[in-house]
Amino acid sequence: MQRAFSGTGIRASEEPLLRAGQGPVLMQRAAHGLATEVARLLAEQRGRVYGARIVLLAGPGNNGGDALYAAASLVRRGVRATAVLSPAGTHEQALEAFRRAGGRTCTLAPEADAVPKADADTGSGLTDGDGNRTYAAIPEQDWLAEAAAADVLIDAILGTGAHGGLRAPWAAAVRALQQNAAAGKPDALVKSRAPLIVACDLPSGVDANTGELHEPVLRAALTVTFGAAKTGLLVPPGEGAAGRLQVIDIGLSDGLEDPVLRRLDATDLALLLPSPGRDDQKYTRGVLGVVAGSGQYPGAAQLSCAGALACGVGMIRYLGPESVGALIHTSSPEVVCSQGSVDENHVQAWLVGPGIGNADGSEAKQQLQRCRDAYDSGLPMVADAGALTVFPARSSARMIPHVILTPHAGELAQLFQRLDRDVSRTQIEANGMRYAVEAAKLTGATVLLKGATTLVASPHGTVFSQSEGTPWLATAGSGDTLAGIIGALLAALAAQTARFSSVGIAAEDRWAAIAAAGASLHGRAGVLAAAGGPLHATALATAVPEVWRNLQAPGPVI
Ligand SMILES: NC(=O)C1=CN([C@@H]2O[C@H](COP(=O)(O)OP(=O)(O)OC[C@H]3O[C@@H](n4cnc5c(N)ncnc54)[C@H](OP(=O)(O)O)[C@@H]3O)[C@@H](O)[C@H]2O)[C@@H](O)CC1
Ligand SMILES: Nc1ncnc2c1ncn2[C@@H]1O[C@H](COP(=O)(O)OP(=O)(O)O)[C@@H](O)[C@H]1O
Ligand SMILES: [K+]
Repeated sequence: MQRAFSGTGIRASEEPLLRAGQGPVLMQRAAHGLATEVARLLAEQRGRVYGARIVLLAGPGNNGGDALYAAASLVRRGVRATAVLSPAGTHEQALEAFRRAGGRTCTLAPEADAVPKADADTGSGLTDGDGNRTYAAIPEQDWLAEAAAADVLIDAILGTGAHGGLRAPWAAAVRALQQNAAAGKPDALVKSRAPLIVACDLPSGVDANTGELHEPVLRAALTVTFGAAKTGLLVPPGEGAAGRLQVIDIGLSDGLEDPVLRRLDATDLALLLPSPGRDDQKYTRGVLGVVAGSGQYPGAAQLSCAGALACGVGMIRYLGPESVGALIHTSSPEVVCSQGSVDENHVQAWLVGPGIGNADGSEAKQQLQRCRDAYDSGLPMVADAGALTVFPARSSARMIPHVILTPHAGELAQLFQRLDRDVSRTQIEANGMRYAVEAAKLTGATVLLKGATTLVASPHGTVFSQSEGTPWLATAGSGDTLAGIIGALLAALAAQTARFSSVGIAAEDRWAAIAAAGASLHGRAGVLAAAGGPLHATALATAVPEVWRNLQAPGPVI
């Protein structure tokens, strides 16, 4: 399981080591890790490290220091490195090491919007060796040309010591880089591709604690982070700016407190996913009740059932309109369909809401009543789509972690409205973790917030984040399939607390872990089904069993 910590927590864990004089050692470990990862990237991209060109944006603090030491070691391997320095100062020892190794430097002018001048006297042009020259203007200066021609650009402006977004002159420098990239520079005369951006510890402008973006932010292809993953790198929208994440162990683990966030990995899934034992029969394996679909949206019921069946549920009892039941039977004859009531059906968990529609007709009213009855049964439940309008207002008074709400950002904004909280979709998209956690606290339910990174917040404060999917999953019916997957896992796993403790998850957090496992399976199925190309929701469920098989630990070799 991957664990993430707040930037503040990681800084606190460094404190005792810094007091013991270990600061320089930690920085050397960080720099070594960064240099190793950049060298690996260069070798992958160019075939070799020697002769590569890098530019580093080195801020005034230790983040810039890490990158300068890393670049010094790359220079010794034959890399041409140019450091763009802050007028506010630079980590002195690291700068000295960089210059001694043969790195080139220039310093940004303190003014934010200096007028560009072509005149050589203004200081345009890079100096070699240990020279250091101040630029009078940012746009179109030589360091930008150097950056455009570079193989890798290291963003080491701000790390965990950042307060808010980039200030002048860095904000203008980053905007100039972004404008160049948008204008298609470098062009074919220089080289065919823009430099790969590597973030040192975290992309500058990403809040390490929350993942909020303070623009402008350079989107990294790779983030090399030190000590442990920062929360902001595993939640939206920060994760989207971080690219691939590589954690470098610099020896902090003893001082790290409880993680803020967890991410299930393939090993966790292999241990958590249910598999039938010799004595099992269909009823012991978990029966899922499904209240989904309407004349308006019959397909949602089919997709939900297909998602649940793909996870090996013991049986599905479907409740809904006869016409929808008939349609389900065409694709999934194994589903037991009826128009009965919730009390007449003995199940281990309920999935309610996909496609139940919002019309006022008697059919929709009946489905909504079934949703309420399922909730009143006190059984574990997934409440999706149409059912989200029914519960939160009713359940806010007590803890109901076994009720899993599965909104996307727009649905979560509506949910907040019903709770008399004015939170917009845009606000949720800018800080998903904050609002998923708040919604879980307000409703007492487990809240799964869907997106490219899916967050699951338990009302007890535990947060999971899963990001295995592909943008091809953004297609109608994808969420219905997810709801079915989680419903099936809920029916099978709700009572199996020992399974969760074996992977270090407290019994009270198992509901959130089940939802996270479902999101992970769904994401992996999306990647497999899409195979790099388009995906339609029906193909998702089909891919789940293969994902599942691939996750099982290989048996002993005989
Ligand atoms: N501690 C350790 O031993 C280890 C630390 N490590 C590394 O150190 C990093 C943390 O280093 P750090 O504490 O020096 O902070 P850092 O992020 O470099 O920046 C602080 C400077 O930036 C400035 N500044 C702030 N906000 C700004 C803004 N919005 N726009 C512009 N400027 C802004 C701020 O000025 P101020 O706001 O205080 O006026 C100050 O001058 C960490 O991420 C990791 O890479 C590793 O080597 C492992 C060992
Ligand atoms: N850009 C993306 N990258 C990865 N997964 C995504 C992306 N956009 C959406 N998803 C996933 O696709 C699903 C969409 O769900 P939802 O919007 O409820 O669809 P529907 O209601 O049409 O079934 C969610 O599981 C979400 O996490
Ligand atoms: K950085």
